Amino acid sequence: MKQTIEVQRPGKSPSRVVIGDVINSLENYLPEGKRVVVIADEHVFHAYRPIIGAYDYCLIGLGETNKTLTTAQKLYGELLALGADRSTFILGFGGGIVTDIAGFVASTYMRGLPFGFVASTLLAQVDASVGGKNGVNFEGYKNMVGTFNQPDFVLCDLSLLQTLPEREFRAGLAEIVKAGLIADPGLFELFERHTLQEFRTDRALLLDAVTRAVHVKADIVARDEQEHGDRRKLNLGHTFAHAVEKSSREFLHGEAVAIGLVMIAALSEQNGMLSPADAARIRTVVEKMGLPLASGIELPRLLQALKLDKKKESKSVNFVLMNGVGDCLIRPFSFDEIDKIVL
Ligand SMILES: O=C(O)C(=O)C[C@@H](O)[C@H](O)[C@H](O)COP(=O)(O)O
Repeated sequence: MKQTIEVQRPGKSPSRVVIGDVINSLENYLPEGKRVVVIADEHVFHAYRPIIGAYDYCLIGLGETNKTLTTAQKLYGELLALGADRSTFILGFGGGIVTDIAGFVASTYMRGLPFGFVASTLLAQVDASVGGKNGVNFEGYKNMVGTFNQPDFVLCDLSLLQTLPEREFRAGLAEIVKAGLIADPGLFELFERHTLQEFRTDRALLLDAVTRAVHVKADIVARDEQEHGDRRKLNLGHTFAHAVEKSSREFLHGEAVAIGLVMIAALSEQNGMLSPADAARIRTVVEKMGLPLASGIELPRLLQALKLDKKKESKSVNFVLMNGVGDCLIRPFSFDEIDKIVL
């Protein structure tokens, strides 16, 4: 069973996101007659050695600290040593860190090679691998150097999630909750009706949630691939999340997003937009999915980091606020207003 969602790309055929039983037909998605080089991390390589080992491959270290220009430079060197050229196809196989960096390296090596992804974590399947934001962190700031360039395909096989540690699974759920809050109230309500355990074990429920989250993202990216307007909404919760990640290495990206959603819900409530009842629903869902509600980092430190977010424009930062579940809007906050935030 599988579903294909097409994400439109200006001037190119659509990027295809295939969700379901798909890993065994990987070969069918790779371009015929082209050399394939896989980029993966050490952990994924050991877990999927029989698949990855059939191709040339380059490995990176584990974790966000490896999503750097230094790692990209190492990969350029390895591609060069393998004799990779513009006829080579790059396959990023892994979670969001791998797909972000593989997409970036594929987009910049020799000014761009074709590429696709096998997304092996929930967070990569519902968010990171979809939509063409590729990049690396710089000086601790998230995704400061990168490209917009969508993969030819993203394969999201839910069976790959069976071995995903529960903490990472929960982190992936945070991005699905976010998608519901942006544009699909019914998706958000799934989290009110079901337990974490049900998401973990009920394949049909998970398939529904993943597919709906990808639809939310695909619709927005099709309208605004390069983030001039509506795409900013996909950053709901991320302005605070990136500040949390800049200030502490304690949290996974999805955990930081959960904290960011709770903080932005509080700010939206303070601004008279989100009702106290809806803000409470959001906190309840975050807690119910076993995600953190707060970082414990002092607010002034977060606000300082946030003012350097790449979403800043001169002396203001675009925040995504919520009017209600499934309804959000973009509003710039001046640095003066940011300094006055009390949550
Ligand atoms: O695809 C987007 O657009 C998003 O903002 C999705 C985010 O969930 C994702 O974490 C993205 O990588 C963050 O992008 P950034 O431009 O804020 O670094």
